[in-house]
Amino acid sequence: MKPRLLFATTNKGKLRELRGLVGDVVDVLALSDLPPIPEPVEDGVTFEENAELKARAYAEATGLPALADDSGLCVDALEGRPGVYSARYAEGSDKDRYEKLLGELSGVPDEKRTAAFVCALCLALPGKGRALIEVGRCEGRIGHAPRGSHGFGYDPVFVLPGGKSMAELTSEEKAGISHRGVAFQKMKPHLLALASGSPVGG
Ligand SMILES: O=c1nc[nH]c2c1ncn2[C@H]1C[C@H](O)[C@@H](COP(=O)(O)OP(=O)(O)OP(=O)(O)O)O1
Ligand SMILES: [Mg+2]
Repeated sequence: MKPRLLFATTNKGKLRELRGLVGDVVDVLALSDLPPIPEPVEDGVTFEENAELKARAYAEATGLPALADDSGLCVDALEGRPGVYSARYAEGSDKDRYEKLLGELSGVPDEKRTAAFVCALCLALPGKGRALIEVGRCEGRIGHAPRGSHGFGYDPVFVLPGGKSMAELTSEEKAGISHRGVAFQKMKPHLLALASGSPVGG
């Protein structure tokens, strides 16, 4: 029987991408498959801290191994903001947030619009002391206007070195280069260990 793994995220875009990445080595559960669980407060100051506190909270609440994702966009011209506050950067929708970002960067020239998406994934097992964390990054620039309709979040304003926005990539293309895809490839051996019953991280 395949081991069960909870994707501990409230974000539908992340959930869709993680499902695409994990394949069928584990039986994936989403939070929507379970009775409601109060959302943990993301009071960490790093992506790693927030990923770990989410993974641990959901693993303890459910008794299931939990994989959490904390991610965001770090913009050089804004000294790394919005960073861990990306989801809380503006009230409202993803569009409200990327429009605020475009506003903050108005008049900033292309060469100073460099940015990176960062993703920390954390796998926590219920009742175990250790949690495994892997991080991925994806470098790019902030565009001047939104482009593309795939993905989620800040994807329409994140321009890759090839010139396309992240929202112009197919889900497979995004998975191959994204911060989440990179972090996931590092996490994969730990998930395979979980799937084969060997001690995770041991
Ligand atoms: O691939 C991405 N493409 C575009 N935007 C992205 C991406 N990855 C993260 N982001 C943005 C969305 C959100 O504004 C923030 C994550 O915030 P973060 O707290 O990690 O997630 P969340 O609150 O939406 O869901 P949850 O904490 O339940 O996993 O960064
Ligand atoms: Mg969050």
